[in-house]
Amino acid sequence: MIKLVDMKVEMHEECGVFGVFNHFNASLLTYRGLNALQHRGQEGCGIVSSDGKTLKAFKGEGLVKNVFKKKDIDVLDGLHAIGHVRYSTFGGGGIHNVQPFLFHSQNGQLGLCHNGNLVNATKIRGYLEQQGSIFQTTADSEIIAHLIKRHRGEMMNRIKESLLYVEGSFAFMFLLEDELYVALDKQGLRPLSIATLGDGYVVSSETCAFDAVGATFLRDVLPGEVIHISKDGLNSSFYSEDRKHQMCMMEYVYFARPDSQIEGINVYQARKNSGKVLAKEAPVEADIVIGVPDSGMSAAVGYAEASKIPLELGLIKNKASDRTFIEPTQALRENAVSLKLSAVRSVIKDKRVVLVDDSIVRGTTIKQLIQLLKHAGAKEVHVRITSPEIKYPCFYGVDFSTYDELISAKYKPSEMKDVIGAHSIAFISIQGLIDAVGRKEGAYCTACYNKKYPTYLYETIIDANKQVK
Ligand SMILES: O=P(O)(O)OC[C@H]1O[C@H](OP(=O)(O)OP(=O)(O)O)[C@H](O)[C@@H]1O
Ligand SMILES: NC(=O)CC[C@H](N)C(=O)O
Ligand code: SF4
Ligand SMILES: [Mg+2]
Repeated sequence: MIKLVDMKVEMHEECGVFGVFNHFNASLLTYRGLNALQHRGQEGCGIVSSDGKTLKAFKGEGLVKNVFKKKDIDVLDGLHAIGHVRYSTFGGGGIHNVQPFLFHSQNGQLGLCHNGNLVNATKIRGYLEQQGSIFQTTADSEIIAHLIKRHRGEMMNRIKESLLYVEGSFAFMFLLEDELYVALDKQGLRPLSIATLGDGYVVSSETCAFDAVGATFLRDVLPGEVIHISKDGLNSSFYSEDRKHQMCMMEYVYFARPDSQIEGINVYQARKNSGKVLAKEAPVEADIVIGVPDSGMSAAVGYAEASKIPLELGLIKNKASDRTFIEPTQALRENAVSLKLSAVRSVIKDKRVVLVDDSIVRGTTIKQLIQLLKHAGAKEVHVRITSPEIKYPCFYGVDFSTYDELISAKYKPSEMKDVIGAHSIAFISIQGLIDAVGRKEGAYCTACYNKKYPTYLYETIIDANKQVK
């Protein structure tokens, strides 16, 4: 085996949220749910529980398995709990920004979790500070708690009125003493689903976490929906009439776990189909198909099936490495050595290889892999990518990299081929990917491919990009 040893700047995950309402083991189940969502954020994690009267919090920096000891879970008693795994998109790292946040006031307590990124956070925060708010964190997520506190009346109305102020992507959970509210942005950019468990409910960013706690999927939260969960069951309402349906396409392509269902579509099947579509769109004569572990593997299965070229395991992942080196700053990212993949020389030698991966962001991975395969004796390396070219930054919670680092923003595929040293390169078309995932056009956000941002950005792309870390 020949090993790939180099630095890699990683593409970053989303955050994950998980909540349990009305179960005697709420915090333990939340711990398990967060473990299942670990791929969505590795910087920090936490749980807030409620025994019906008092909310308690425990959180820390790092992985779920390292942050929580059994005694910490035991302290988090009560029938309800919410939890969070964080990858920071706004306000930087640090324990103060690790969620859930817990707020105390004379009218009660509020636990808050957020997956997503609020594009007008800076503006609203400035406004709130002028009005007298003092923030305990630097994250965008905190502003929603201040907005809720400023509104009057029933909690459902206060939440709905507050959500009208914030723009961008959000899957929010709000835990009160004996109630849980969940809310999704009006574009439906982030996945959020509800399941039942005994007499209670479970809420999760991804359905794979329901399997981890034995919960039964009930339904997805809809764009613009606010759901109140109490001992009386679910009560649904919408905070806006202006609703779209634009799930982040990269959830299917890369972020979510293959065993999750997003809006009824299995992520593995979506990826496999994208490989099949790409085989039709960009066929090539070759001897073997190789997938890039991990998230390129499903697409490689599809490419091989449709092209009838045999699939081989030509790249092996070092078991000790995972998406665990995800770091919040550029300096840390560059230190996060991607000592991750090795080539199997006996499989590759003298072969014409189709190398299938889900995406190219900066081109670091693919460039190194091509070298690795050539060094292992590959005669030709044809790169096939099951996301369209990523040319624009994301402002909805995915930290690809800065604008000028996106390799597809700099080079056309014909130029990129030479830059990365491939014999040929092809990206799936946007329409091909839409067809592969299986929803009608307009049902996804595809802004990082075609600049069609589903919300107002409040800044030029360049300026806004400076603010996203
Ligand atoms: O062009 P680049 O900047 O190198 O980024 C693209 C690569 O990053 C991701 O993999 P990653 O290693 O993050 O995770 P994975 O193991 O889940 O595929 C993605 O699947 C590509 O392989
Ligand atoms: N990745 C996310 O969803 C991050 C949530 C929030 N914007 C934060 O930075 O903490
Ligand atoms: S811009 Fe790309 S990564 Fe960001 S939400 Fe849209 S599809 Fe997802
Ligand atoms: Mg990868």
